[in-house]
Amino acid sequence: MASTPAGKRPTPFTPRVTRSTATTSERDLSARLARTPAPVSSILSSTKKYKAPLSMESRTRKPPTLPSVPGSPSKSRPTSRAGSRMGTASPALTPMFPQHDVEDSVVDFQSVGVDLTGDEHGGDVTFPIPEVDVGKVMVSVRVRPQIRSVPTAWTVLPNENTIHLSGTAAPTPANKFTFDTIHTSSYTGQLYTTAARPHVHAFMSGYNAVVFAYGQTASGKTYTLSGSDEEPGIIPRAIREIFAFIRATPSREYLLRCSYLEIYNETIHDLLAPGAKTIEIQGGAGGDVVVTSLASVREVLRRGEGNRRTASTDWNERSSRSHSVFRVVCESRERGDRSSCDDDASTGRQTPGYGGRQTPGPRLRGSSVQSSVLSLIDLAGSEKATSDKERTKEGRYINTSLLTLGTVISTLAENAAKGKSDHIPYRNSKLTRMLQPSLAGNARISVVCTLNPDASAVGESMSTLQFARRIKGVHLNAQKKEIVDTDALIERYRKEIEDLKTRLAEREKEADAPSVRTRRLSAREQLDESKAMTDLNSRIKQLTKLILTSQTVGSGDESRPGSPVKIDFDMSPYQLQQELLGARLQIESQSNQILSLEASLAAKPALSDIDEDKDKMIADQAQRIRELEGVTRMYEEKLGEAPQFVPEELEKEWQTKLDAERRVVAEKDAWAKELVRQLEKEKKMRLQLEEERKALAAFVSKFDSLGLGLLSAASSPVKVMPSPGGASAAFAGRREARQQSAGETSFDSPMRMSLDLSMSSKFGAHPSLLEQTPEEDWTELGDVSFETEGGQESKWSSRVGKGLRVASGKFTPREIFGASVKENVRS
Ligand SMILES: Nc1ncnc2c1ncn2[C@@H]1O[C@H](COP(=O)(O)OP(=O)(O)OP(=O)(O)O)[C@@H](O)[C@H]1O
Repeated sequence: MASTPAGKRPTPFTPRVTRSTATTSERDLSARLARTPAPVSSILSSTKKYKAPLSMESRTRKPPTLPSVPGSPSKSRPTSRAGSRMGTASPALTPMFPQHDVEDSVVDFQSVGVDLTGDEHGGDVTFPIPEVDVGKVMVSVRVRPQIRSVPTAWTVLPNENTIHLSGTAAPTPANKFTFDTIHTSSYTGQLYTTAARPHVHAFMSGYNAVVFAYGQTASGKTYTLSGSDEEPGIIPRAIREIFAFIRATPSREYLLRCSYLEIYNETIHDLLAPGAKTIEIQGGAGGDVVVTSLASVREVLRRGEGNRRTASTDWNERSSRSHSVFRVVCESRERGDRSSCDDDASTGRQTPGYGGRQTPGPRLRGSSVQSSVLSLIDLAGSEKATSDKERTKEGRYINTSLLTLGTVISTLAENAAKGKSDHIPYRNSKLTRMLQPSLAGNARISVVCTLNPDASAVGESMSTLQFARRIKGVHLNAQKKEIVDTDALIERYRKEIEDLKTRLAEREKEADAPSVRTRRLSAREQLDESKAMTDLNSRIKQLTKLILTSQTVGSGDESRPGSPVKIDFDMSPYQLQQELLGARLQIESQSNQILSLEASLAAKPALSDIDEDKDKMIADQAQRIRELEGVTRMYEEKLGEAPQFVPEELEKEWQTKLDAERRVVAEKDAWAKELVRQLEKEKKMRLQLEEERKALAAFVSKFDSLGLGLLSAASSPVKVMPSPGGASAAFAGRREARQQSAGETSFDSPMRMSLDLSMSSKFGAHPSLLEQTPEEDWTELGDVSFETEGGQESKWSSRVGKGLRVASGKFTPREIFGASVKENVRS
């Protein structure tokens, strides 16, 4: 007879609980909810208004209608999983969560925490945590309550944590089993406290932890793990415990993400993305979603449960046909400055380089990030062959994987017991491969083995108990896992937040003092810019809200995402928009460049024209080179000779010089002709003078012979004495003097001639030789010599002439010779 722990509520087994039928546990829960303090209602009402901006998933109030998964049974199910589990289609079945909006139920930490305060089934982190042997697997047995009043096949000794087959007088080790705890109640709280709570705390402290339920079909595995809204199972309780833990730990900040997988017919599926391709074990979890509240975790569970494969079997109307693995990943780190972070969370903070604006959310510091995984596994139940072909096939897969799990556990236990290192066949099934890291020792493991108390199921129950005994022998050595910053999502988010803030600050600075580039932006680009800033801001806020702290959990923050947030491991919308803007600008710039190049190309002459010009230039140059070479050769061959052929420029140059020479020669000719003419005139004048001289000499001679000279000399105050040589000598001297004077002004070079010629007016104004004589010549006549009759030569100097003029004042040559002399000369 199964016994019940003292002081606990005995609950008759009611496998098909309907929502309309209130059970004891339901009433208990109602009573607990009635004790919920006032803030809960306000939070619940406020959360209804929430719109999750980053959520990739819509928050539907209807259960999701899901496409069938390839490989799922073709036979129609009696009820959909979602419907049955959510308590709509099958009122006979116990729903995991109520169908009404998850936010109408317990949606925030405060309600959960207060609701469970002082209750031993989780949520109150101040409640003492039972001591567990961390080096061993925690093994608990839960005996499902018997249907109706049929006696059970097992006897439980609660104080000894022992179970043995009923009816045996002296239990033997073969049929008597002792474990860490044995439970027979429908109430899951105590089971959670002893079998799961220590592991949840270990998980939140940085250790990997695994809790799984093992047992034959319909023995109560799903009931134990998932439970119902009336009697929550281990999973919802663990989630509440997690948020309670965060709230009670102000020194750290956390990032939580969940995944929900199932192994069906040896294939792994993502229960949160039913249409997605199957997942490889090496790839780890499927589509993780970040969760920030109980509500968001509930949604994850609801969706996953709705997608899980169940079917009616001979033993269980809603039998799980797959192993399901609900995983929570927790990243946490110390908060650098708690006081400032506390302020940050509520009031925002000043960000350096952020224009003094308030930015929401906590500041993340430190470098060491703890990362741990909590795996809550609901195994499919081992079963006998059935009449249903599809169920038989599924059962074969289920049994094979469970058998492999048993073998792995046996080997591990044997290795631990005997110090051996035998090969462990993890790879024989997907289940064992997935559990390998945990089973290998790096996890705190708790196993709840569920028993069907029926006498008809004693064989399977015995098998389950033997499995439980074996796994108790497995040694564990879980270690805390510290990961480098860059591998942690919490750190990536922190870095992205910082990066986005920097960009936002730059944009705001640009907006305050627009640059040339900004001013040139088109209206559309300015809109894009503005939208980018808005997106940037909201992205910062959203990312900040994903980081959980003791202040933010259960703070009633309406903007905190109530839905799970699909992790975007790629670029954020802001980053994508930035990429888009950058690409657009680049395209525009390149387009402008292309236009500019095209314009300059069009302005240039055709290539053929350039070629023609080039050829012509080359030909000309070649021609000139040939000409110059020819000239050079000619000069070389005929040194000193003028080249017969000269280039045009050379010819022009020399032609110019030649013309200049010709002009000089012509001027010289004119000058020479004029000179000849003057000489002719002078010659003619000389001849006349000679004749006159002769006539004069004859006259003088005659005059002398008549003795007139003496008379006049005697009567003259000045005695006139003929100069030696007479008038002829005087004339010769005068001519010589003239020639000397002419020699000084003679021109030898054409240049000097040209200078004189340039003074043509002077040249033309030169008096003729005859014109030069009138006064001077007559004055010079005072020098003429006369031969005296006695042969005595006397010279009349001009001084004499002057003396004559001075002495008498009335004798001049003109007076002596008369005006007729000059007139004669002129003629
Ligand atoms: N401890 C319990 N108290 C009350 N009802 C229980 C308990 N355990 C199981 N049940 C009921 O028994 C039925 C079968 O339970 P459950 O579906 O959890 O079995 P299971 O082991 O998950 O089976 P399967 O392996 O086929 O999925 C359910 O209706 C459930 O409500």
